[in-house]
This record gives sequence, structure tokens and C-alpha cells, in this order.
Amino acid sequence: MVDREKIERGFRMVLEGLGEDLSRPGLAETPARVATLYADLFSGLFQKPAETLSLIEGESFDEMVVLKRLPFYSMCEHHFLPFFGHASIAYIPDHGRMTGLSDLGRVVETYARRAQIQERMTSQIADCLMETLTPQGAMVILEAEHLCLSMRGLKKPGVPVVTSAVRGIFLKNAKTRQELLSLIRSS
Ligand SMILES: Nc1nc2c(ncn2[C@@H]2O[C@H](COP(=O)(O)OP(=O)(O)OP(=O)(O)O)[C@@H](O)[C@H]2O)c(=O)[nH]1
Ligand SMILES: [Zn+2]
Repeated sequence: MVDREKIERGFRMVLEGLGEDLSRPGLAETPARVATLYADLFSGLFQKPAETLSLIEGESFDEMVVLKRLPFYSMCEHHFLPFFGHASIAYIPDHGRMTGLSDLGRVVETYARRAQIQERMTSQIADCLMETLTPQGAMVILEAEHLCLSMRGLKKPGVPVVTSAVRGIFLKNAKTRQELLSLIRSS
């Protein structure tokens, strides 16, 4: 579990480092608030994404399943600033090994609630699906804005960063991959 007391102490030091007046009323509870916030934002570190994928018994659907543009918020591990956008995830079950749609969303949420880079988050989601469901294939596309590019660094707001991870049949079969891409593009 997250050590809230340690985060609180650490953030108090950050405020001191900034030359802030820790006794002013607006800041009095801020270190505790940040500790609570971080416990939530980084809770995925203590969760096992594979365990969130439960199998639905007795099905025989072996066609494409797509969860389109699921919103997510994550934190860039380089600057501890948010990156946020949406994730599209697809898989084609094998022998009916399907999972719940909300379980797919929980996998995204678990990986998002860690200090991350977008590329790793993308491949971790795809690998988790491949390892847990052993589907015919899986594909994950993330599109996000990084506040470390918008507020600082490049200082160019609104630049979408797109990453994809392609596994199994989506890698081998261009037609299947194309079918998914047109499904994702359609409104
Ligand atoms: N590949 C990748 N890079 C990222 C991500 N988030 C932030 N970065 C980049 O990580 C790099 C960190 O670079 P450093 O040179 O160590 O730090 P910096 O000088 O503060 O970075 P910049 O001023 O933004 O270039 C920067 O180029 C960021 O744009 C991400 O999700 N994936
Ligand atoms: Zn960053």
C-alpha cells in the first residue's frame, strides 16, 4: 500500500523548497490532500491487471470485440504531470475465451493508475490480454495529450500522441487489422 504519511512529509518538503509559507491557511491541508490524491492516482501499482480479467463461461464468439475510445488519465513518470486521452482496445477470442467488457476497461485503468510512459502502457495492455485470454490477436491504440509537452518542454498544447501495440492475427493479417481500423474510425 501507498505510504501516505511519507508522501505527506515529502510534499511538505517540496512546498518548503518552493519557498512557500506552510502556515498559510490555503496550504495547511495540502500535503495531506496530495497524499490522498497520489494514493488514488497510483493505486494501479498494487493491482494485478490479469486478475481483473474474468472469463465468461459457455460462449463461442470468436469474432472481433472492440472497446472504442475509452477515456483514461495517467501520470508521466518523467515529470509527474498528467497525460490523458482515450484507449481503443480490440481482441479476437479463441475458443470463446471472452472476458467482460468492463473488465477490459479495468485493465486500462489499472495500467493508467501508475507512473507511466505511453508506449509501455500500450504494450502492457496488449500483453495482458494476450497472456490472460490467449486470444487469436489483440490490438491497442492510445491517443493522449501530455501536459509535459503542453505546459513546458515543447509548449505546444493539444498535440495528440498516438501509440499502438499489435499482436497475433492483427499483426499477421492486414485485412483483419484494416477492419479494426475502419471500425475505430467510424463514428
Ligand atoms: N517516449 C516517451 N517520452 C515521453 C513520455 N512522456 C514524456 N516524455 C519525454 O521524456 C523526455 C524526458 O526527457 P529529459 O531530457 O530527461 O527531461 P527534460 O529535459 O525535462 O525534457 P524536455 O524538456 O521535455 O525535452 C522528454 O523528451 C519528454 O517529452 C512518454 O510517454 N513517452
Ligand atoms: Zn513528462
